[in-house]
Amino acid sequence: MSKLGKEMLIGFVPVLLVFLVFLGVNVMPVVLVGVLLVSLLYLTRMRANIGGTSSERKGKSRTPSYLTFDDIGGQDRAKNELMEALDFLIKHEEIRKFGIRPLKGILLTGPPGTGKTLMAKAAAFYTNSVFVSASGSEFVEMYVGVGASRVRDLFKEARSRAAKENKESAILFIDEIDVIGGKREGGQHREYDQTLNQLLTEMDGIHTSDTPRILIIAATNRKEMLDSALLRPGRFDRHIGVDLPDKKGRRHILQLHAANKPVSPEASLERVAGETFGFSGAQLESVMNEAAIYAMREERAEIGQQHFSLAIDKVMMGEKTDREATMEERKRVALHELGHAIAAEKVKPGTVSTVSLSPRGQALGYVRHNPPQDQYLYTRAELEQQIMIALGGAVAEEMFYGGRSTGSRNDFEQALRLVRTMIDSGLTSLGIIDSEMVSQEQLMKENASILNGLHQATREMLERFRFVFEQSLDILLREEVLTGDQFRELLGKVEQTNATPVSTQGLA
Ligand SMILES: Nc1ncnc2c1ncn2[C@@H]1O[C@H](COP(=O)(O)OP(=O)(O)OP(=O)(O)O)[C@@H](O)[C@H]1O
Ligand SMILES: [Zn+2]
Repeated sequence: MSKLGKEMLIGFVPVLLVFLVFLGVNVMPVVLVGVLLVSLLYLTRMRANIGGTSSERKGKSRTPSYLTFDDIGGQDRAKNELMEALDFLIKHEEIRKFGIRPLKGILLTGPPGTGKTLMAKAAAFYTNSVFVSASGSEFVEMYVGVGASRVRDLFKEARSRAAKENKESAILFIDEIDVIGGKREGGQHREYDQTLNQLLTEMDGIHTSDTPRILIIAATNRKEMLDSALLRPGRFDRHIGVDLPDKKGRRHILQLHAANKPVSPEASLERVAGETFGFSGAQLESVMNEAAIYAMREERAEIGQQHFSLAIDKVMMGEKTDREATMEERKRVALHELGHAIAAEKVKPGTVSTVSLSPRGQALGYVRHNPPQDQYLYTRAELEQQIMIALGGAVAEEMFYGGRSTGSRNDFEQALRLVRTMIDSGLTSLGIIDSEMVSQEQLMKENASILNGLHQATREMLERFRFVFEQSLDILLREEVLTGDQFRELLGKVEQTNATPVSTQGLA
């Protein structure tokens, strides 16, 4: 019944009663029956509202009720380690024969959105177990003792559902375990905390011969925060790292999420995977989804490469903002971004993937770089190149305005981080050091000498391409966004029409 219909009916009831009284009918029985019916209705509604944990309700709408390891992209090592551990649950007879202590807890660690929850769900399917889940944050903001009883209920729910569904095992998933299992500041042992204490008690009470066999899988992205009581043998003593996916993994995840979408045969998921270094599975899912939205908005039949490019920008930099910059400001931003982009193409040709003047998130403009491949190790020369690219924006402002603006703050933070990495990796003239070994003064001196040298080198390099700035500024202001290929084409044209021979010698 529609809400309006219901309200009209309720409004009609008093009128009817008055009418009945007017006719001399005894209305008491009618009123009683009515009250009874209404309270029954409310009770059933309330039960429907509180039924199931919040994560279950969320989970239902997000993911299918079962999920296999094949539905998880990349993560081959983590999947294998987990499957190996799950054999404990499957080969329980052998485990008992050899007198091996049962595996009670597995801890999945790694950055947010890498698929820890998916892993736990797949584990339940793989072992034919019931799946019960809760999140650490559900236990906070509860009255004293409620958290503990909630833990007890979870174990009870796992056991009763296993019995009802005729399953021999249950997997109990606790996301964000650090919320209940975090170290307590200043000495006092967390084991006195009731919620955590209850969890430990329940875990200690699990025996090999029990049915259903219960395995607890917990997830956290802050392993170092966990109380040592949780990590003792017989508790969460098996740790599996679920890391950010590599290029192959990213490609696999994209493919899985593209399954139900019309992706143009011209678009290359390989290329999208290449441009999304550092993205988590959840972010890749977002890229797929946003790309589909862009394509739909443009009323295209298929999702094209340009939609992926916009989607990557959106996921990386945030939503476009409608901050209206003045023309003067736009010009400064354009020169600043050209500084980054020209520096990037000169020290690492082919790596610019977007130069944009449209404001996103906190940035008024940005250059997105696209590393040729995933890279985990850097030489000093490569770190220096990155610092020069980061300084390029500020240097461009100095060249054309004689001074900088606040727009270089993030660039400087990045440059300082890179210098820090150089120092900590023993790549500087300080040698192999621990920052404790040298004075603050020495560190600052080394820092300044590296940054001043690179600033100077960046300035000299960009001065040689002053004409490129002058000739591409208007085009960037007009076009607002240039793809990497468009930018390189522009660069090539400008350089060709200019008589000065271009040399890039002397670069690191
Ligand atoms: N490896 C993957 N393969 C396919 N999809 C993935 C993968 N990793 C993440 N996703 C997508 O991201 C969503 C979130 O993943 P999930 O909840 O498992 O991450 P999580 O590691 O548990 O994150 P958190 O630490 O934030 O809870 C999934 O529903 C899925 O759409
Ligand atoms: Zn910048």
